[in-house]
Amino acid sequence: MAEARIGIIGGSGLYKMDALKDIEEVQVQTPFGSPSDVVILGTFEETRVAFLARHGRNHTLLPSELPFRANIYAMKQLGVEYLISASAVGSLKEDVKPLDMVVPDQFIDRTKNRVSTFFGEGIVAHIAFGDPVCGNLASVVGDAIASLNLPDVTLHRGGTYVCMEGPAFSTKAESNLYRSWGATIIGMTNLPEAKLAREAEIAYATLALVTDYDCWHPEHDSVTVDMVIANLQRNAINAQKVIQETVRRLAKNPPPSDAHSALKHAILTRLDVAPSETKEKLKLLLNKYL
Ligand SMILES: CSC[C@H]1O[C@H](OP(=O)(O)O)[C@H](O)[C@@H]1O
Ligand SMILES: Nc1ncnc2[nH]cnc12
Repeated sequence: MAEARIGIIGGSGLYKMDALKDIEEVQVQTPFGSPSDVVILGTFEETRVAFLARHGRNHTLLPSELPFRANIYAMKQLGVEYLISASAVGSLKEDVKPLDMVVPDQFIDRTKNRVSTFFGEGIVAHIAFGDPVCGNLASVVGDAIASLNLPDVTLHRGGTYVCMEGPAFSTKAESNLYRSWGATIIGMTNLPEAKLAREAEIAYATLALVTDYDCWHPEHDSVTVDMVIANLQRNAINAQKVIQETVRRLAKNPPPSDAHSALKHAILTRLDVAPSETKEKLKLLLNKYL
């Protein structure tokens, strides 16, 4: 059931995509359970797009409770080849200000409680993850932001996103540790998604919307949810514009992506003798290699 080549996962404060027409709410079932909410399929300027609210449309799921595997598998089932995550993040650098946009190119994993692979149960795969986002897709997102000349928004191409477990925000000692590592931004959601998207051979990139200076900055209050939401609401119109421009550019010129063949050299198990239940469960990922 190929329905949409472009998928959007909306994070905190981004629960819908305003410009979609001919909307269908799809309750997708996957071998990994149900996604966070219905997937909204809609049309933007003749391009079919699949939108999913990561925490649910009423924001009912903690980062640690997110059904990451179901979310990414649902996108795969709908035919998604390019996936953009719009996410709220804290800044770990002075020159990355609230309301700025970052398109990160690296991640540091500080999660403790996430399942970040489709594999196991008799089939072993190790994807390459040195470059965890698709550079070509990230360029399209960056170019889309740059083309809009948004007032008061500085674009940062590249940067390292620390993915922490949460739900509590960091301590000052942790925040300063991440700063000493040279990290740029911090959030709680994008790393498991990036890994699973890579396993699913979907190109993935993040549009990170800066909402706060976390808790390290001596001249700014420590991050609170009110701060995150207030800044995201200020940024929401811009974020919608960026997503629309990105979809427009992707529809016109879908870039090649190494992610689209990520499993080619990643599967160690001989699939002809692998357990048939696991092959059945993962058939969407494995079909082209069987
Ligand atoms: C509401 S502040 C913390 C929350 O916001 C970010 O969510 P998302 O990445 O889905 O935009 C952060 O990762 C936390 O989950
Ligand atoms: N400071 C922060 N830490 C973790 N996740 C966030 N999301 C938005 N701001 C954040």
